[in-house]
Amino acid sequence: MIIPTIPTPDELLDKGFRRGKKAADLARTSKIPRRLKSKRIEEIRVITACQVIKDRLKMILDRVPDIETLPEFYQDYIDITVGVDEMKKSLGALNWAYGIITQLEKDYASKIRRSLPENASSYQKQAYGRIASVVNKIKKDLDFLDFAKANLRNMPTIDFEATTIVIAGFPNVGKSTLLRQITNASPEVADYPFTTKGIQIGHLERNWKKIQIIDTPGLLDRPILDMNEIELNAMVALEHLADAILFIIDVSETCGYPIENQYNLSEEIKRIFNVPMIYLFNKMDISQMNKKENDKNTDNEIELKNVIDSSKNDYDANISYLNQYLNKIDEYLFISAYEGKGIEEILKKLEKVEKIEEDNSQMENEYEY
Ligand SMILES: Nc1nc2c(ncn2[C@@H]2O[C@H](COP(=O)(O)OP(=O)(O)OP(=O)(O)O)[C@@H](O)[C@H]2O)c(=O)[nH]1
Repeated sequence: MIIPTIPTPDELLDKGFRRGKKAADLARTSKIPRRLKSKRIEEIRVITACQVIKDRLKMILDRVPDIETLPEFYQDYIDITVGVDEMKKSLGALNWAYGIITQLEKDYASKIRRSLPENASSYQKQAYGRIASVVNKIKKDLDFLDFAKANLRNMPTIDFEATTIVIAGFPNVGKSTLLRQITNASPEVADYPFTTKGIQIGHLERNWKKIQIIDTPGLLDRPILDMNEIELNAMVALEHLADAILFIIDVSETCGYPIENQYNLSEEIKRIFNVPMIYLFNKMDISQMNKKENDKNTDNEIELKNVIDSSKNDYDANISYLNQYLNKIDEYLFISAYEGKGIEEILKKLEKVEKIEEDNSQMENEYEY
C-alpha cells in the first residue's frame, strides 16, 4: 500500500508558516490603502498557512485507501502489521486537525478583518499559536502513519482474479524447491509479517487459467499450538486467499520430522482452511534409494529395479508404508521436486481447482483451534 510521505509536526508547521510569510511579503508590495494593509497582510498570512497545512493533511487522507473497501486479505495484513484500529484512529485525528484548522482559518480571518490595524499582528500570532497546538496534538498520529508507511511499503501483490494455492508443510520438506519447479521462474518475494523469509508468490497460467502459488516460509510449518496469536491471525489472512492447499510431506524424513507428525500437521491445517488439500509425497527419489540400499541382496532387488527404471510411475511399488495415510486422503501425488518429477501431474490437478469467490457478508470465521 502506498502511503504518501508523512511530515513531522515541525515540518508541517514550517512549511505552512514559510508559505504564509511569502504570501504576506507579496501582499506588502501590493497597492492597498495603508490603513487596511497591515490587516490584509496578517489575514493573508493566516489563511495561506492554514491552506498549506490543510492541503497536506487532505493529500494524506485522500491517498490512503479506505481500509474497509480493501479485500479481506489486505485488511488482515494491515491489521497484523500495524493495526487497523490504530490506522483508523490516526487518520481520524488528521481529519479532526483538518476540521479545526478550517475553523481557525475562518475565525481568525474574520477577527483580523474586524480588528484595529494595530491589533492585526497579535491576532495573527494567536492564530499561529493555536494552529501549532493543533498540529502538535497529532504528533503521535503522524508518527504512527510514518511507521505504517514503512511497514506497508512492501505489501505482497496479490492477484485477486487468480486461483490461489497455498503451500504448507514442515521446514525443509521441499516447499521452495517445488514452488520454483511449478512456476518455472523465481517467485516474487515480498515482506510478510511473522515469517522470517517473507512471502513468496509464483504465478503460472494453464489453459487460460491464472494460478498463483503462495509459500509463507516459517508460517504453515509447525503445529498450530506452537503458534502465537499473531501468527494465527496471519494464517487467517491466508485463509481468505486459499482456494486449495498443497501439503508437502517429505517421505524420506530427511527434513527431520517423521511422516506421522507431518501428516498430523496437515490435518490441523485442513481443519482451519477448510479448502481442498492436495498431498504431495515429496523426495520419492531418496526414499527409493534408501529402500534400495536396505533391500540390497534381497529378493526384492529385481522387482524394485524395474520400478525405478520404469518411466511411467517410478514410485508406485514402494508405497506400502504410506498406505495408512493414503487410505484417509482423496488427492495425492508422488513427486520429486528436486528431480522435477510429478510436476506435470501437479499442474493438471491445479488446473481443476475451483476459485472460491470471497463472500463479504460472512464477517467472521467460525472455527475453533
Ligand atoms: N532428494 C531430494 N531432495 C529434495 C527434494 N525436494 C527438496 N529437496 C531438498 O530438500 C532441502 C530443503 O528444500 P527446500 O525447498 O528449501 O525446503 P522448504 O520446505 O522450502 O524449506 P523451508 O524454507 O525451511 O521451509 C533442499 O536441500 C532441497 O534440495 C526432492 O524431491 N528430493
